[in-house]
Amino acid sequence: MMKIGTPGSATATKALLLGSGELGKEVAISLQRYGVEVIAVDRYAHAPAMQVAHRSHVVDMTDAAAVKALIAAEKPDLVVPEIEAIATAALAEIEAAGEVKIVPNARAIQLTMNREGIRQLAAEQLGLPTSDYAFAETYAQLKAAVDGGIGYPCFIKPTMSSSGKGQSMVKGPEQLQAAWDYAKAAGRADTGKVIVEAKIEFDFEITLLTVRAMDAGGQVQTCFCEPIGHVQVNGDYRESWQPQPMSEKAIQLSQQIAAKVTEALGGLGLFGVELFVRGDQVWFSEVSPRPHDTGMVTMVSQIQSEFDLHARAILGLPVNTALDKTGASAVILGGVDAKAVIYQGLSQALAVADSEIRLFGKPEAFVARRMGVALATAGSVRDARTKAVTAAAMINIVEAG
Ligand SMILES: Nc1ncnc2c1ncn2[C@@H]1O[C@H](COP(=O)(O)OP(=O)(O)OP(=O)(O)O)[C@@H](O)[C@H]1O
Ligand SMILES: NCC(=O)N[C@@H]1O[C@H](COP(=O)([O-])[O-])[C@@H](O)[C@H]1O
Ligand SMILES: [Mg+2]
Repeated sequence: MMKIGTPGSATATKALLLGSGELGKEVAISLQRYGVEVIAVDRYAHAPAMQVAHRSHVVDMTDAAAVKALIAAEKPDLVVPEIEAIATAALAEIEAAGEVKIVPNARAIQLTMNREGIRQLAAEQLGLPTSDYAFAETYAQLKAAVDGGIGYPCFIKPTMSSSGKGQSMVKGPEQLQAAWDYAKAAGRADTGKVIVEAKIEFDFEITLLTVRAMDAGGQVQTCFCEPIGHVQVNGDYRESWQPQPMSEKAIQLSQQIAAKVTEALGGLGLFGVELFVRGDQVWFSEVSPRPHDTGMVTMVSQIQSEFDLHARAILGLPVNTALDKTGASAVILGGVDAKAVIYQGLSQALAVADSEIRLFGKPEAFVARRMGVALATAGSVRDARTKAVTAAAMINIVEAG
């Protein structure tokens, strides 16, 4: 076997995905196209990536002993974390032992899984512009932070959560207790702390997909995709499009911020850098050291999707971040709580010109669970968004049986 990261060579033979949702499914397919054996892992059976992987395991990924035992048994070349809620201390130990490569590296996974870690890095060490923020372990501390300067409106979030879970926007003091209770109850894992952030009044928000990959000379280079604009509802994305038009100054600042934060995290791979933009001003929000949900649009808009880019970068292969066509995505939510589902309206959805539907195959639906995504291309962002939203609305998910 050749060494991982050698330019111009497909290298790792076996990758273990920690998390097997819709994003992992596409990473699995991309890795397999370059000859990699993929082992999919998640907390439940029949997760999307398990449906395409060579093998799968159902494991509590927050259980350090279980994660270590699995990695010891499978002996992968690469461990590719796909969600935040993982026993990251176990990954650090595994990395230190030197046999297995963690993507992009254990420290980056540890820092980004916890809002405290990434805020300290971005705002305090790197001096990047962010919202005003504070951490609180008790309701009294939260109230004191808000009254002492953060003010209203503000966002309360668990320090370990994603897709808006446990997150609320608070407009006034009467809503603060409910937001605290929700953040404490709904995080993916309870760290005992919440973050409160002042609300940034942005014109739009973007994900700047940033790739750290090997160039022909064996050096790490940083490449940017065109900015992806998106709309979020209750902290979870509903629509995204690429490219998001923005001023020359704002794109330069965005790339500078993304370069700094990804360089500080290090390693090879694709990162989703979330930024808020108002005029020429840019604020850092957070970063995923892996493909980003809003980046699903790249399956139709780029020559190499964000999943191909991640796979290529982590294998030490060349990347191309060029846009191919203006595109958009619109999510398909469950709309129903059901143990098994049937999808209706596929022919109507696919009758929308230049559209694609990706149903993730999640075995169980919840009202607000993302079950699929509609993708479309067009001559303008407005038309691509209209097509994607129209196609998504045609899909109806009903309980089977
Ligand atoms: N300080 C803020 N000011 C303005 N809007 C905010 C702020 N914090 C969060 N939001 C809004 O809520 C969305 C979700 O926030 P954030 O990205 O922190 O949550 P998340 O749970 O990590 O979501 P995901 O995992 O999907 O990225 C943001 O994309 C933005 O629309
Ligand atoms: N914003 C992060 C994100 O989009 N993560 C994606 O959602 C899956 C979990 O979905 P589920 O909660 O429906 O199981 C994750 O496995 C990942 O693919
Ligand atoms: Mg986010």
